[in-house]
Amino acid sequence: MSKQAMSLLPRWCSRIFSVELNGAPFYFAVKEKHLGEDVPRVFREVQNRDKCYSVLVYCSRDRIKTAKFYGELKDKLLRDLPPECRLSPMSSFLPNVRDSLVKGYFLKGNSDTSSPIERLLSDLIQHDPVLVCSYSPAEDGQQWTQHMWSETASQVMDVAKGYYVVSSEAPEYHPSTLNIINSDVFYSFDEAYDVMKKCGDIIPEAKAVLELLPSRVEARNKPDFPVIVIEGLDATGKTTLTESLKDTLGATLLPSPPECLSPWRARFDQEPPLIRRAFYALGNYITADQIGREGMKTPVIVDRFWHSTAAYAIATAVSGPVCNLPGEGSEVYCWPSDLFQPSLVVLLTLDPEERKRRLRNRGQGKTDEEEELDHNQLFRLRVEEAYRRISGPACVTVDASPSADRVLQQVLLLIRGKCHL
Ligand SMILES: Nc1ncnc2c1ncn2[C@@H]1O[C@H](COP(=O)(O)OP(=O)(O)O)[C@@H](O)[C@H]1O
Ligand SMILES: Nc1ccn([C@H]2C[C@H](O)[C@@H](COP(=O)(O)OP(=O)(O)O)O2)c(=O)n1
Repeated sequence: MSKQAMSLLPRWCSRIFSVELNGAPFYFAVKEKHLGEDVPRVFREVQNRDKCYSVLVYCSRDRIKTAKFYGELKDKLLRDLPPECRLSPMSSFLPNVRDSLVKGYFLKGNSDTSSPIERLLSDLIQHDPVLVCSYSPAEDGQQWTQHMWSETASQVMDVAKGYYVVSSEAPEYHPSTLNIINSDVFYSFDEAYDVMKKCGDIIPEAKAVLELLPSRVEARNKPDFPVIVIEGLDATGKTTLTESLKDTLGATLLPSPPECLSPWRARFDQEPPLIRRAFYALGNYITADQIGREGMKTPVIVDRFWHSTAAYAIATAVSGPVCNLPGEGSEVYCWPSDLFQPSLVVLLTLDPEERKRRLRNRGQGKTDEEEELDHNQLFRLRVEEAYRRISGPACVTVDASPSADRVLQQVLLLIRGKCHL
């Protein structure tokens, strides 16, 4: 294998590769020698005429461009590959090593489709930050080998030496948890600001967002009045409750993301997680600035805040069941040290059927993410569990299924107990 190709993904032979088929990950590793290990499951069911490929996007120096390219790659592959070719999410990582995850796609075609697939991959490897491998049966006809493609000045070639692919155990930490910090969740104003600033060249709206940011994020004096955040999935009753709290307590109500970001929200919702989540993270600092001002005059009620930012980001980054989330107590759930900490965070929870009923009654269009919440029960469970695991302050769960007035009374009791109002 060429040195240059190897250096793109360091420690090739210590890496684990994961292919996601029908939502379940299958792991394999590569070895120079074969010692009678199992053929990985991904290849066990592959027919003789089939040929498989992987396209991994390695991180070029510009991580904004890499993130954008990864998002566009799927569209390109789906558009340009023969329809019979099957595309599955894939990743490669060093087990339990932070920031070692690279993502890509696993392609399965057959001898009829190999020419157009290989043409497309040859083109990709010459122009984009991708690492391409092909997989084929070894000479003994039983094992499978992985060949990394190498791009020379004039041509793309299959590097002569193949590596055997062998089954591998699931790692202790789910691979998608390895790159969450500062890619999906930002733990300081500066980290999120840095991403938005670098977006300025390719996303003109990023400049407008930067202009709205507070100039200083140092903690102001603590507000004189309590600050209460209401959290929960869509249609759990946050708007209803926050309006009532505002009237009952004579409080100021602040939505999050703040209204000044509304014109840009749809734009950033289309962007890959790195950029989209930086946008929401910065929104919290604008809200914190507003809290600092309003909290000197009245109690403040905030509709969503940091818990939403982190919980949705973590639940989207990690796939599969709740056990794939970073474990309880992980640093992933820590509150950013430079972000205002509210006096109380209330999490409204609701039975899924009742939530759906309320969504239907409200009759509004749903965001793609809310559609996802509806269809993908696992995603909803991951969001709720991530909410519960975030600390500093942790949220207090309130059952939102009783009448709106009962929920209000319950939350008022909590506020009076905690905030001496
Ligand atoms: N406690 C409640 N019992 C029954 N319906 C409720 C209750 N709270 C809110 N609703 C209704 O459920 C729907 C969603 O509530 P809303 O406050 O808009 O939720 P969110 O802001 O969390 O999306 C609305 O139609 C609202 O009138
Ligand atoms: N402070 C916030 C508020 C919302 N978000 C994100 C998290 C989710 O992706 C969406 C959910 O917001 P959405 O407007 O769909 O939900 P509601 O209508 O307020 O119930 O916004 C955030 O990241 N940080």
